[in-house]
Amino acid sequence: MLIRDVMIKNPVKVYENELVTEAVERLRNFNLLSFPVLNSNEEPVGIFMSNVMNINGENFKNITVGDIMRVADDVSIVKEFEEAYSIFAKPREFFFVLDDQGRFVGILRKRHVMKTYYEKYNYCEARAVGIMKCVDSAVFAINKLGQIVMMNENAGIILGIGDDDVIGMKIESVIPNTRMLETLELGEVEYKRSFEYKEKKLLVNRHPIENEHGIIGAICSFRDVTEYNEIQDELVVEKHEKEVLETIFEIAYDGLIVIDPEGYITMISNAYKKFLGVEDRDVIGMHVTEIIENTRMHKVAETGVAEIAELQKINNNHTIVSRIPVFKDGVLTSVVGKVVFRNIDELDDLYSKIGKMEEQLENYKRELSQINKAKYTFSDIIGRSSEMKQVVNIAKKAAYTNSNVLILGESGTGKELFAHSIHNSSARRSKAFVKVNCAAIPDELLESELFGYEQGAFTGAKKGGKIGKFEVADQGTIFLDEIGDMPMHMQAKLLRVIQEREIEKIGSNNPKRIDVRIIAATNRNIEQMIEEKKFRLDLYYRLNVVTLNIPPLRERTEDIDALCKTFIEKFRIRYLKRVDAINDSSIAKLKKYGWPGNIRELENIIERAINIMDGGTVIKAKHLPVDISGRYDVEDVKPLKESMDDYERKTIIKCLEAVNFNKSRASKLLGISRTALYEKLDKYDLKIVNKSLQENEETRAM
Ligand SMILES: Nc1ncnc2c1ncn2[C@@H]1O[C@H](COP(=O)(O)OP(=O)(O)OP(=O)(O)O)[C@@H](O)[C@H]1O
Repeated sequence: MLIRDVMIKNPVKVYENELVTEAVERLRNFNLLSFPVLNSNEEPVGIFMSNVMNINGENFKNITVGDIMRVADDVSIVKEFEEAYSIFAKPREFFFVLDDQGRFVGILRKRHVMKTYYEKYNYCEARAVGIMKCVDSAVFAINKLGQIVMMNENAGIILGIGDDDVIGMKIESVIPNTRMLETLELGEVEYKRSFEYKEKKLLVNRHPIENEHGIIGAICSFRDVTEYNEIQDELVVEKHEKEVLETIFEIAYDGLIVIDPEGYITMISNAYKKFLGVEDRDVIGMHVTEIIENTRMHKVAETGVAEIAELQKINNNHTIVSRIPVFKDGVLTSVVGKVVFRNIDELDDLYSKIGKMEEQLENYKRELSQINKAKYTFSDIIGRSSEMKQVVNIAKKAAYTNSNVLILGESGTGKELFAHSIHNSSARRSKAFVKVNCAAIPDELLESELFGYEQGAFTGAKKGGKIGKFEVADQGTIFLDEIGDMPMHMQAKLLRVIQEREIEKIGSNNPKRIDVRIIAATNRNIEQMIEEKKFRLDLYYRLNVVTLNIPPLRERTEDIDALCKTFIEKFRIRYLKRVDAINDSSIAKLKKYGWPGNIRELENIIERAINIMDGGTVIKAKHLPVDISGRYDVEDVKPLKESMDDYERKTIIKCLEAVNFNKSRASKLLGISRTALYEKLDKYDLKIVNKSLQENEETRAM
């Protein structure tokens, strides 16, 4: 505020050479305490105090104003463009105001200026309070000392305090961690700063209050954006969902369309637009009846009842459509239409393709079940001896249960025969019987063989992956032959399968539940292996829920008669020979023999005998190998070389059968190289095809 804004312009004035009596007469009507006194040049020279007017006029005869005025000094002279408050520093009450050229333009009284300032302050305060009341934001102000001097209602509500409680209080005791003290100190303006106050998220502006003397306080305005932030988060989620929905619409193969409750199109998929031959701009906002012939979308919008898989002819194509109303809080908000197949012919094609695939699948399943079928039943097991009868009885009982079975016995005693028979007598007989020879599969392949693998599980893995034997045997039986040859790491995995009843393919993280009965067999001394830590005791306990000990043939020689009969019958038919029996002396010799190869050996001997018989119908001692018949007949005598070859050939065959035709194992056991074994197979005209031996008839008759 400048002096000129508050001065009294053209004040009532007197002149120094004026007679006091005249001046008093002239000023009587002005109720003022003092008047400026000017000289003849209109320059201020003094102050004429009105109290002289009460004094008797007689005393002032011929006295001029100049004689009794208070003489003006420099302190009481001010300029019209000076700040009004500058007079407060001067020890005067009355001031003469001069303009830029030093001309007298008015007077100023200190109390008048003070009153003006006071009125102005009152006005400003009222205005500030008014503004604070009517703004949406919460506002409070602090003074230089950091005390709250003003606070509006909104601030009180957000901060949860009444202004009466906090006016005069230090701001940091009301709002801990506030940056308002920094605002006071640094004078920096801050906009849109986040601030957390009692779990509320505030957006804060801070502003210093300054005058020409510096910072005299600070003001803070803020909003509670907690809800806004939550809404913003929701909006982000909604935006994401909208983008997902739009992507679905873009990539969906089937036609998709959405209408609002009035039937106007709001969304349509690319596939449907292509099918209808229309563009986005042509259809969005159009009524569905104008775009799709025979449509019932608008009807569904009216009825609110879904229509699923109905036939509709669009653009001469038969289509299958579904129309689904969408509700929110019980009110229909839109209808989604889906053209399931663009043309019913496609559906027919698809059905016929699926039909063919199902047929193929059935064929494969049939073939697979033929491959994985148990061939023998208990009626194929010949054995009159009490030992055998006992084992068969136990096996029959085990067949009715789901228990795992461990079959122990020397090579060729009929362990596999028992495994087949148990499966065929069990409730699983119509399901797969899968045989795995643990000794014949290289260690590194055994896991993939048993459990299968996923496509890409390792380099060299077949496209589409591989089903493991356990999965093939699901619902049926798996026969783990030569379990004693299973490596330790596989024993651990097998144990896990038995315990968890689930398998995990190599390269897969999804275990699959399976229901398989395990029958395991070995000709090895499993208990000794456990002692030598070559077989897991825990696995042994899991496998031998039922144990079948098949006695060796030498311990049940009374079975030899019946077995011989069975084998004669079998090979008579196979070789179309008239052989009726084996004579008693031969049987007696057979009973005396040690039978290291057990029944398989006996079977081979009968087969051989039938093959070398010439003329007669009864097998005699001469038809048996020398080590059984115990003597040479003249006709049996052969050149030494031939006999040695014969023996070598037999040894190779026995060995191959014992190791299930695994050539590497056989060559190791025989102590010759693989190449040497191949040469000998060639020499004796032996061929291994599908894990069985094909022999040249002539050579066989040697
Ligand atoms: N009790 C039996 N009655 C009839 N044939 C039998 C009997 N036992 C075994 N055989 C026959 O003997 C041959 C060998 O039997 P099998 O393969 O079951 O023996 P294995 O004990 O499993 O032999 P390996 O331990 O060498 O695998 C088969 O041809 C089988 O038909």
